[in-house]
Amino acid sequence: MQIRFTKMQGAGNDFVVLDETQGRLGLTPAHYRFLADRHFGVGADQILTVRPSPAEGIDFEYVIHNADGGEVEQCGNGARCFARYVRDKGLTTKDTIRVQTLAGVIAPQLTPDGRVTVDMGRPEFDAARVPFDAAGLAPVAQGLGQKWPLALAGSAQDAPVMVAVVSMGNPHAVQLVQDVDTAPVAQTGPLIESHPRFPRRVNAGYLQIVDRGHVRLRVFERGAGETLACGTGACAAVAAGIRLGLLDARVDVQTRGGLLTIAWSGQEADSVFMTGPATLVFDGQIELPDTP
Ligand SMILES: N[C@@H](CCC[C@H](N)C(=O)O)C(=O)O
Repeated sequence: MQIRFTKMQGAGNDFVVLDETQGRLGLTPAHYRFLADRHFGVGADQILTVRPSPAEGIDFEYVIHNADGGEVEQCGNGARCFARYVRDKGLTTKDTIRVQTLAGVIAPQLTPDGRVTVDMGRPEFDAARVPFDAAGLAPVAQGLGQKWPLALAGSAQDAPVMVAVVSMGNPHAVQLVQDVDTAPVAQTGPLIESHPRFPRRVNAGYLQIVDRGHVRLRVFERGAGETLACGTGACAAVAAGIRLGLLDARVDVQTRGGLLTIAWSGQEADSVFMTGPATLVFDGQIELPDTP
């Protein structure tokens, strides 16, 4: 079967975008893995699929698959690319688009400077809801936040890693580091991603605080490995940093692929807002292999 796709990127987090507004393509996890493959397929961190409105008052549904083929709840950079895609492809004329994701309804807004701002919903710090199995662990309190000790079996370091656990619809474990350039992302990222205390696995964030309004961030993503940027990771890291008393309400996040700006009041009931770029790279078509 031959399919059309669009390649997009947001701060270097790259996507294959599929249009299912006129009907389902019927792809399997193996197809998503093939599309994400950088040698045999197109190459992407995630596959985004755009579907028609599932309900009154909602404009579209968009579905997210990681490079490993698994469907996931949320994707921040993807949300911005989704909004740019539906506008550039003439699927809507709206500036603010209400879209159903597995994690709930979010509202990307196209701004006059070409970037996209997304209301990403409220951060969830309750360990059980992240989900994080905190049984028998004693958190360290800091500001209004908490850091949990995470023992990493198979890691060169003896001391547990201290992580703030946050859900932005998808799970994140954020640790503070002195310098993201020397942080052991490749070594500890996979251990944290698959740590047994995270029953749905987790995205592992490494946060360097530059000052109260500027941070640097790397994220080892669940189901994709380290990416050049992770939008929900930026939201989770800044929300955690604000709760720990380390950051102000508006923070520029420098990732390896670009700059994201995150704003959050610090009130648990309030949404986190993310602003950043979203770029259409090229359109293409590809023959899918006969995979189950
Ligand atoms: N790159 C995304 C997050 C994609 C999903 C993530 N890997 C997960 O499994 O939760 C972003 O920009 O938020």
